[in-house]
Amino acid sequence: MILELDCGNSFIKWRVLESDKVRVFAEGVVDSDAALINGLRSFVTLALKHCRLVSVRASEETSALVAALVDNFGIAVTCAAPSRHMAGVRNGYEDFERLGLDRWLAMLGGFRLASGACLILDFGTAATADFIAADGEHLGGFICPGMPLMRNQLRTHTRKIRYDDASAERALESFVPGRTTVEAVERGCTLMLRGFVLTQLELARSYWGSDFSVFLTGGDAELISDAVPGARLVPDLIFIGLAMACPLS
Ligand SMILES: Nc1ncnc2c1ncn2[C@@H]1O[C@H](COP(=O)(O)OP(=O)(O)O)[C@@H](O)[C@H]1O
Ligand SMILES: CC(C)(COP(=O)(O)O)[C@@H](O)C(=O)NCCC(=O)O
Ligand SMILES: [K+]
Repeated sequence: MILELDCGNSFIKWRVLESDKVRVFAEGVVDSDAALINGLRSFVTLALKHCRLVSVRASEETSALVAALVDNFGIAVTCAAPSRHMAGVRNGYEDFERLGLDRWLAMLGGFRLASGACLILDFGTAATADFIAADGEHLGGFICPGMPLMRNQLRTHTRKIRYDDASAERALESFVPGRTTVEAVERGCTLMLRGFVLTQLELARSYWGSDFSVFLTGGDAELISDAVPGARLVPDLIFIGLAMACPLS
């Protein structure tokens, strides 16, 4: 079995593939290394052979997680690394190593699925957009705060915006103007993200007309998916790219 990890700034997304590398044995989202290790240890029939991971965390944090995985499961761990080009995609950053590895892997996965020009939108702690032309050239992208950051900034920098997670979820049942604080904030931040997306679509159209694919991924992708009817919601896009960047023979 293969353990796959996507270590974002807020959560670790994990899944375990059967040895055929296709079927999913188990998957989940956790908020700490300890929760990951304990969760995995609870599977009696787990038989891990390898782990591949991508991390946008500090290298010390990533090394600590790798050490814990080696200690607990005795597996070899492969970490995705930056690259100038791979699988037909050319990294467009001036300094290719500075491009977030989660963005890079989502781009590899998206370009493979699209086999043409594509716009990749990832809604995690940050929201990101990346543009890849039909010839595989990455034109660059945009980064802005995602839902968790926008909402937390409002909560921590105002005196009177306070609400719990359950009411936040209920607030998103509609997008009419809010009549409570939680509705006003949750809907307002979601509309900011939708506005971001519409701007990216306009730019993509100016480059490629209607000849491009749009991919949505990340924990909050569903919040904006109905704003982009033609887009493909691919929650495991980073894992698709991870398998490409870290093939296991
Ligand atoms: N099953 C889930 N577990 C945790 N967070 C989730 C889940 N589904 C959606 N989310 C939302 O996804 C966002 C985090 O997205 P994610 O892609 O995990 O971020 P990051 O990669 O930056 O850690 C949060 O706003 C969170 O509320
Ligand atoms: C932009 C990001 C913070 C997104 O991280 P996430 O929201 O997925 O946790 C991450 O890709 C990152 O740290 N990138 C490095 C900076 C850059 O891509 O320019
Ligand atoms: K991410």
